[in-house]
Amino acid sequence: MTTPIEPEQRTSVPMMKWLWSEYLSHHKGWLAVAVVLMVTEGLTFGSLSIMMQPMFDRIFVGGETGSIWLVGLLILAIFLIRAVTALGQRVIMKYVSEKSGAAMRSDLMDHLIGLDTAYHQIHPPGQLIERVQGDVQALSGVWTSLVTGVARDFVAVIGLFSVAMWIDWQWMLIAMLGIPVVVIPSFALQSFVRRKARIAREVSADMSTRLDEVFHGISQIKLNSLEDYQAKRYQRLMKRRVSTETEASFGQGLMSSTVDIMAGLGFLAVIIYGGSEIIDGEKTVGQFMSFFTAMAIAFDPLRRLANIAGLWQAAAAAIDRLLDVFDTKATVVSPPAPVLPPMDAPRVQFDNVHLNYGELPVLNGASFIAEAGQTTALVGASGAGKSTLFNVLTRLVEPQSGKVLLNDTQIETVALDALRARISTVSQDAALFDETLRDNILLGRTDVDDDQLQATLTAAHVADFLPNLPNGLQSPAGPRGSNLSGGQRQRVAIARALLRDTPILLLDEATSALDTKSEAIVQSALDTLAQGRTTLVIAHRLSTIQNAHKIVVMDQGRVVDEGTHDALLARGGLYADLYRLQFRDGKQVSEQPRRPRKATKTYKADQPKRSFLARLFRRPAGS
Ligand SMILES: Nc1ncnc2c1ncn2[C@@H]1O[C@H](COP(=O)(O)OP(=O)(O)OP(=O)(O)O)[C@@H](O)[C@H]1O
Repeated sequence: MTTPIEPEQRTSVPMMKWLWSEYLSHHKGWLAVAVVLMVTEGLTFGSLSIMMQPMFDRIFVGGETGSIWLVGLLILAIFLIRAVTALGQRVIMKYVSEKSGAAMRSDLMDHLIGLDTAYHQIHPPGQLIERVQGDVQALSGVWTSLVTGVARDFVAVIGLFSVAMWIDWQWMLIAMLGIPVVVIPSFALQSFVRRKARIAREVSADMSTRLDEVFHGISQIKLNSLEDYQAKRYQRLMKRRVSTETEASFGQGLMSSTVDIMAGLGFLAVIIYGGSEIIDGEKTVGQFMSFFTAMAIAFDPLRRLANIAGLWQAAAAAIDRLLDVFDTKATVVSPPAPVLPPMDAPRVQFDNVHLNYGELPVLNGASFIAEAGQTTALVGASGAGKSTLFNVLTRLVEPQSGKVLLNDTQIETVALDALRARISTVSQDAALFDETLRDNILLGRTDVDDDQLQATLTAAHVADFLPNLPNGLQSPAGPRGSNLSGGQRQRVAIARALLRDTPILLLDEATSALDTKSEAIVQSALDTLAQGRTTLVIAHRLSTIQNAHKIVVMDQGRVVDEGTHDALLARGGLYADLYRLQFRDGKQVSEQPRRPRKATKTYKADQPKRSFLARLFRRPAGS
């Protein structure tokens, strides 16, 4: 796991150290080989310019035919060395870049998965995907150029300048007159480039979020004719990306362009000064050509070196964003010395639980007991806090105060994975993965034999629909289980829960999106599943919970009544009102299908408070 750096300390040196110690130092050996190859390649630049002198003075001007082969073969040898060293270092750098990128992605993935649910509710999937994929890509692409630049180009420039100095140090000084033209703007441009690179990374993240939303909500987009609207939203982001990327590239390009201006000024000065020395016979043509070649070759690596500051700023922008993620710590964690949770179906007790989402109070002192091995139903208006109670019990969210106990064990004293291993949840939106049905049910388990699997499929009524699938259990479920119907997905979720065989079972409107026939099948599977477990059920259709051992009635985050169906009806409170609205003369009068659950709920501060019944039977907008 990587060590983060505080935002105020994220200057270049600590960031480079972080990159080195966390990801690159593991590849020291390969990097050393690559650097040797780069240095060798860098030295060939200087050697080539040195060869210009004998080529001109001995062969072209001096007419020494005997030197033709020697000089020619030496130049060939230099090019061969370049070919081998360039290829070797390129492959090594690619390997190290991919390996370190993979390590970084894996760390990010581990870290992100461990962060609180609240973090994931604030940061949409597209943004997080862009961090794991895009930011790491941007970074690993840049740092290889940095290493190559520093090792090969730096050595090349030093070698070439040494050759130039050796020929004539005065020419060299004159050629360097334009250096301030490079150095001064380079400093000024750095923060500009970093700012633009960071914005570009943010825009890329927004683009991924938009795509994620569009492709996940494709049916809704089509049904509501939102194609143009969504396309325009995406186009606006692309427009922004084009402008920020262009600006960042302008900043980077400007740094290397200044090298050309410096080169032009340098050559002008050397020709004016050195030209007359050659005409006067003080220097040979070979010396001038050697000097000229050294300087001409040097400007290319020099231009790349001038670009390094810009490249680093782009890398720093990506590192900064990655460190933001690594800096975030999970708050819902296992205790340092966890105790074991009860093995058998426990009594579950909520004791005066208070929870706010931001400013919004959601649970206001909720207290009740779900007896061991019995079924307890939670009913109440939409938004009363029923699902939040499930999230508190599974520690997806932490209450501000109050206790949740399994028998006498407080859930915070239990290790997170041990707690969650005691609980199975079946909800309206069964999360299926893009794998076969078999894999979706087994979820990586290898200890389930064929008989056990078959019995589970039968009990969960999965066996009923298997013959209709082209490859039975081996049929792909499709992305998010899209190849299956809602009822089939729920039966898969029940099969999973049966296999998990946990003492606590949470059913969150598990049958609410189903037609009457599917509901009857799923309900029968759920009844089998609930046997011998402490079961908590959230249901809007009161017909499904009349046989519960206890019904807990919730309103505005607190328990307002509890008892059996008959006792609650006899008391004539909220439950009785609800029941009368759904049933008349023992017959169901309103079959109110529940809207699909939203992935993330957002609180609207200006939402007026509505009465219990009005909220329960609210109409969809526009109806
Ligand atoms: N992640 C969240 N961020 C902010 N508010 C939230 C979040 N999750 C839930 N809420 C709010 O908390 C309140 C209770 O939500 P909860 O899902 O527990 O209600 P519920 O009784 O299960 O409702 P329903 O029957 O509609 O599922 C609602 O007002 C909801 O908008």
